[in-house]
Amino acid sequence: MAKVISSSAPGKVILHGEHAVVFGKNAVAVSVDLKTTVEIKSDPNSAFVMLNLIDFKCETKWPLTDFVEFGIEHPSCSLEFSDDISLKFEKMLKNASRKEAIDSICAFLFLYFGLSDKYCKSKRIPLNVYVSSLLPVGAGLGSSAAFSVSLTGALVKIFDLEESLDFISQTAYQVERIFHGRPSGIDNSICTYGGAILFKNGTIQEHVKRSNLIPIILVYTNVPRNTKKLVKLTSDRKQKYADVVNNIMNAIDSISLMAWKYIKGENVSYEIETLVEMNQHLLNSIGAGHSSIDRVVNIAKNYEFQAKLTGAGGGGTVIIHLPRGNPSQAFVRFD
Ligand SMILES: Nc1ncnc2c1ncn2[C@@H]1O[C@H](COP(=O)(O)OP(=O)(O)OP(=O)(O)O)[C@@H](O)[C@H]1O
Ligand SMILES: C[C@@](O)(CCO)CC(=O)[O-]
Repeated sequence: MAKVISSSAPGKVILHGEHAVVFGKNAVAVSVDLKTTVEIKSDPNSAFVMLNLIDFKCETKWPLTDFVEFGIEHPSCSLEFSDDISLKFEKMLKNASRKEAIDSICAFLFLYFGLSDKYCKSKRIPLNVYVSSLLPVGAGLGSSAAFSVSLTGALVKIFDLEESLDFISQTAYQVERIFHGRPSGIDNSICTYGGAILFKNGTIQEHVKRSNLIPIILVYTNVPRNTKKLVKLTSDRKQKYADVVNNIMNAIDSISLMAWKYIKGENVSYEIETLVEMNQHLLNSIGAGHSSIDRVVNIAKNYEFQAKLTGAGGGGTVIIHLPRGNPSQAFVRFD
């Protein structure tokens, strides 16, 4: 019988701790109300697997027989990322009509074969998979993590597996490695569990479902960037100026812990806006800045608001913190 399922995951904003979290420091992230949705229609009478990445205008279709043949050449696919992943799927990726979508198609194949081989006796089922998102891609709002989490969730459902959030987050982490190399794990965690998290050393330290409201404006600089390259840039700086950068990372760690107290609703004696201002300077000093970010930060300052980059930086999105109370009053100040 034909079956239709769907699964969605939110994007995220890192409030404090980006880059430092890659080196084992604390970071704070919240989910945002912009989602990626995956819908799967499975018709047992079909003889194809189809993946439609709607935002990329990229539809890829394979005869089911290709999936069966692939399984004969590559038995027992794993759900652990490996560096040769795109080589392994090279033949199947030839069907892709758009180069920019290769990683996403590779992610789909990795999940399909991994789940099928590990948990479903290598069953190959015909599927029509549709992915669409309200998140801008490459803007620092976790589009790759929302994609990885929602696709994992949808395939877990269609293969009739147990839908545990821990399993979805851990599997999505392996998918994230296709996009980012060695991510900290904060993005797949917040996009799976939602709410607000304090994250360190690959694990959620604390999770709150409803946090102290932090009114922010998200401003996209219109400068797309690549997370993997930016993490490499800050890591190179850390290697060359180890003492200096370690101290900066420790300072960011302290900011994250102070911001977390505020988010949990504790009474704090410091201003959250000052933490934002300090963190933006620290992020600039490790190479995550960009002139487009500075421009937004300076415009915000003209209106007496503090702003900082979020995510990897190098363009992407800037968050402007609004004062507590009535955020709509703050908007009036931006005429
Ligand atoms: N809606 C989508 N459909 C298909 N692929 C997507 C979608 N959203 C994201 N992706 C994949 O994720 C990649 C973007 O990942 P990248 O890490 O550069 O940006 P981001 O996740 O938006 O930013 P950050 O990781 O800093 O939050 C895209 O190039 C694409 O391969
Ligand atoms: C820049 C970074 O800290 C955040 C990307 O959203 C990278 C990571 O945590 O993997």
